[in-house]
Amino acid sequence: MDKALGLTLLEEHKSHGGRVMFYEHASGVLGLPARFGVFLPPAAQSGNKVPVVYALAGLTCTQETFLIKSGALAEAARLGLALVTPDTSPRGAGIEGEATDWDLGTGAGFYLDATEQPWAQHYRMGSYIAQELPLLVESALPLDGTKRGIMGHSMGGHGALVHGLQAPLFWKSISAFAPVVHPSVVPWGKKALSTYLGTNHAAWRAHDAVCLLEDGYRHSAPILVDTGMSDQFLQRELQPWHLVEAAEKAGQTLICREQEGYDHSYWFVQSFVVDHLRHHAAILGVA
Ligand SMILES: N[C@@H](CCC(=O)N[C@@H](CS)C(=O)NCC(=O)O)C(=O)O
Repeated sequence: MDKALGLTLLEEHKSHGGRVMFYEHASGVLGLPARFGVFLPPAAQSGNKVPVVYALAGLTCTQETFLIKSGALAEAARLGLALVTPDTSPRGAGIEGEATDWDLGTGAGFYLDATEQPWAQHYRMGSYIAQELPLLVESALPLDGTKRGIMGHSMGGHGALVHGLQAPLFWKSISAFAPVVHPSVVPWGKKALSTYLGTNHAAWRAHDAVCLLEDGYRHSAPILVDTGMSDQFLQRELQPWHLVEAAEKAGQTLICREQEGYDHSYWFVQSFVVDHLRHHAAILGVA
């Protein structure tokens, strides 16, 4: 436990020669206790700072899901990459109906700062990911903030693309599995953006990867995206072709792969996670 930083260590396990840890802290940004996970590879044991990739999970997930289900740890250990896994929303905000829908509220924070009531006080996952969590975890653990990437799955893929495009010097590498690429036009996205940000569509653009590309945001590194062609959410929610078209128009280098027969699950994520980790390692200069 690092009392100075207000971090409580909830769990620690040796894994793949490194350590998996789960922490809780009083988040100033969220105004609530928040939990996150970390994998530190063996290369960090001596206190040497290692590159770090933040992995954002999807709807209904927690800080545990990616570390447990993605199968990422063996390759992260080999490459010497740390992983940080935030929760997917604030917990216990006490908003009526917050846990009623699986695609809104609890487990569905969409990695943005809500401006609408009653969400605006606690639903601030945008600032949590962009500022509070990296500052906290990189002060407490041997992580090299100059070599920081972001990846995610589904809603977390949306978060990775949006945060990465908005702050390309902060997030040096980006990748996504089955991301929601254009939330302004799909049911999950329209529901979340109208609830959290209101009906002014101009405010939605800063939280939509396709709109960000249309509005001039770019990343200097190639972005890697994998989507399963048997994903049950492909046509309704993901629609990766919008990202391909926007990237082409914008001159943004995008490696967008169509994976035949794969669905939306972590069985799909597991199948390509090694490629994603190597993508980050190569850009962060550690491969
Ligand atoms: N609850 C939803 C599915 C939610 C879902 O598929 N969530 C994805 C992210 S969008 C996930 O990773 N779920 C956790 C898991 O597969 O372990 C349903 O019933 O259709």
